Amino acid sequence: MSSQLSIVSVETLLVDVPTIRAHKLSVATMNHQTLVLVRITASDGIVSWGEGTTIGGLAYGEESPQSIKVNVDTYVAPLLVGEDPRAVARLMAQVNQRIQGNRFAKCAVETALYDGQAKRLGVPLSELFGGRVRESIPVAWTLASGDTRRDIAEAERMLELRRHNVFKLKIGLRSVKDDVAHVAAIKRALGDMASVRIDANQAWSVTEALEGLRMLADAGIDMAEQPIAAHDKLGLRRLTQANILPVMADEALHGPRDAFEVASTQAADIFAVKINQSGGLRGAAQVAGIAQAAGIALYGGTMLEGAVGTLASAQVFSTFHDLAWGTELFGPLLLTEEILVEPLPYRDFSLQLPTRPGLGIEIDEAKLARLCRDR
Ligand SMILES: O=C(O)C[C@H]1C=CC(=O)O1
Ligand SMILES: [Mn+2]
Repeated sequence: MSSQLSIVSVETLLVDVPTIRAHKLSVATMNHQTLVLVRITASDGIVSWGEGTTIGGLAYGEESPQSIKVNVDTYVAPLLVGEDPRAVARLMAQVNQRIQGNRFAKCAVETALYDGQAKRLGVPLSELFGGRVRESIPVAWTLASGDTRRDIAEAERMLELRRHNVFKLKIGLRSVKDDVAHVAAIKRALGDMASVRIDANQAWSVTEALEGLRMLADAGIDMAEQPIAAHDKLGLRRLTQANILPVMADEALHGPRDAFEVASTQAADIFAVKINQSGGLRGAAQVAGIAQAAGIALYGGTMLEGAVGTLASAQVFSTFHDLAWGTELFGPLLLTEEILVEPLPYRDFSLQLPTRPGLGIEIDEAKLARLCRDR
């Protein structure tokens, strides 16, 4: 590349933000989220952002907020500082060659590099992934207070506000029977106004799942996400082939290789595509490509990231030709603090995509400095 340009710094920030209510998953109860942000500054003055956020410390994935930070600081940043920030693919190929695993750390860094390069080119990040096929994307809400009546009231409020009409219910902490009763009560209350789905986050055995799926189908539930252990791809195939409810793979997918294995054995009907679980934006696009080639439907997943990871996801998901099951990019709405100058536009059951260059968001740096750990 012609003119001289280099990466001046790669910084990581841990930002603790309380959630609006307790968010109960089978693997963790979240009362706050720790955002892991990466800020890259280049010699042309362009400042860019990425995010590598996970859920519940080490309860959900094998990277913690602290490990993501220390591994970016110690191992990834030295590979980037002084290099040309325009060479995103080459830099990420080097990072992948030198560093095993660490998908979340890689996602954060790759996002920041793409944000910077898209800003430099003056285009939305989605242009670097082939361009958008939609300007807004549907966003589901997760009901996970643990209380049936409270969940119904929350869903009714979301419908009234026209913010969400698709609800994912987190289950797996109670018996299958009790969980199904909870889900069925919510579906009865909402009727045809909403699509109701469940996510058991690996809590069930295959036997429990077969029984659970039958009861959920009878209750009018539309889909079941990762009912059984992530590693049990044969079990997932059994559930899918049983043809009771559409089955979505989430934790089973750690990037393109898993996607290929699940797709080639027809072990899921739907893929939850997540940028962090896929090791970055390029990995997520590859997961989606494998799904589409195999006739598997797409859903845009979240690790409950804040605005940076949410917009990075939205930019990539906006390029998927078919996004039959919508997305769940509601992460920033679960948090009590806004880190953007202007909040993200959620309306008409969708997130409207920004048209500004890069991720298309402006970080409130003063606010971030106040929220940042060890400031
Ligand atoms: O899908 C997951 O397993 C993780 C996440 C997404 C929404 C939510 O509430 O938790
Ligand atoms: Mn899930």
